[in-house]
Amino acid sequence: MSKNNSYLIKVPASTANLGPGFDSMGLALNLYLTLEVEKSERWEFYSSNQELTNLPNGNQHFIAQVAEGVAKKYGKVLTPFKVKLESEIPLARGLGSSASAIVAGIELADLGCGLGLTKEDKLLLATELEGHPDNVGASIYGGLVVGCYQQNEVDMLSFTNLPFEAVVAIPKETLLTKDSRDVLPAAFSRSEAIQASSTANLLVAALLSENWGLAGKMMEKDRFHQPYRRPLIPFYQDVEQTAKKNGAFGTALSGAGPTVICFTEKGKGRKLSQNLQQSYPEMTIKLLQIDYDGSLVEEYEEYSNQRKKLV
Ligand SMILES: Nc1ncnc2c1ncn2[C@@H]1O[C@H](COP(=O)(O)OP(=O)(O)O)[C@@H](O)[C@H]1O
Ligand SMILES: N[C@@H](CCOP(=O)(O)O)C(=O)O
Repeated sequence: MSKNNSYLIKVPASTANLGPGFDSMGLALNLYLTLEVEKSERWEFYSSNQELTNLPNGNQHFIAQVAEGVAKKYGKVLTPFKVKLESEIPLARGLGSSASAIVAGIELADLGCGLGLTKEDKLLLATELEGHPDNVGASIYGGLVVGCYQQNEVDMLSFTNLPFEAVVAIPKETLLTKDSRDVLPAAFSRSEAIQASSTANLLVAALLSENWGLAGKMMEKDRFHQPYRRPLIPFYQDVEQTAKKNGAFGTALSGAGPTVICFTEKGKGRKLSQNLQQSYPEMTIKLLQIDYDGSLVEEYEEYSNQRKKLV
């Protein structure tokens, strides 16, 4: 990286699972975490977002810790950065804020140490930190991702040009992913595993063949996590029914919740979002599009004020 220039790192939000694709499916969404970074004497994070300024700062900041950890893994020492941090991704709501922060930390280490990481390298590093590849994969690649993390290896495919959109119902309450994972069973019987994985397989086939009715049916039939998490999210069923009545082909818990995500064919989301906002004025309702770019790093030239895409 050049000494006097600053850089912009932009990472999309993500929704994981889409119902039965537990820990293996993710979708990148057009809400962004952005970092404007320049080399500095010490780590310093500042933001206009109250949620972000309440987080530990300096070298205790989660993103600094991820970046330093990655540099160390490659035998390098990362020079600190001054970071202007902004985010449209609410924390602990099931829209992949922690995954986007991990991806940002990896991009920062790559930039600061000139590691030359490929997307595959970033995916493995991020998956090892997050524990599952669904959110981080979507944030790195963009689009709809389907991945498998086994024996220290991640295989993943990413799909683009998907003719659907999403409406999210974000409640005020937070739910940490860790707490929402604690209610899940430790093991499944063979017959439960067959039901759960066949539902996930058919969801992928239905989405890719644009069979929306079947995709929605499979989202509802998830056996991996939603039945156990529903008690933590009392409004889930109600939102699901309202969404169905107003044109959604499917509804799922976004990641570990508590956000509920509703899917419609392209062009039908606006009406759904208006109706949901009327029914649930206490929640934030947003119509979102799929992000197809994944994480980006741009150089910001000091004198020309021109941005140049690096990654
Ligand atoms: N931009 C960020 N900077 C620092 N830490 C973050 C950031 N985004 C998320 N985190 C950390 O991740 C936690 C939320 O992670 P998690 O429970 O997995 O929820 P989510 O569904 O939003 O990923 C936050 O409470 C915070 O500790
Ligand atoms: N597969 C994970 C996804 C967690 O997503 P998040 O956005 O809630 O962090 C899970 O379901 O636990």
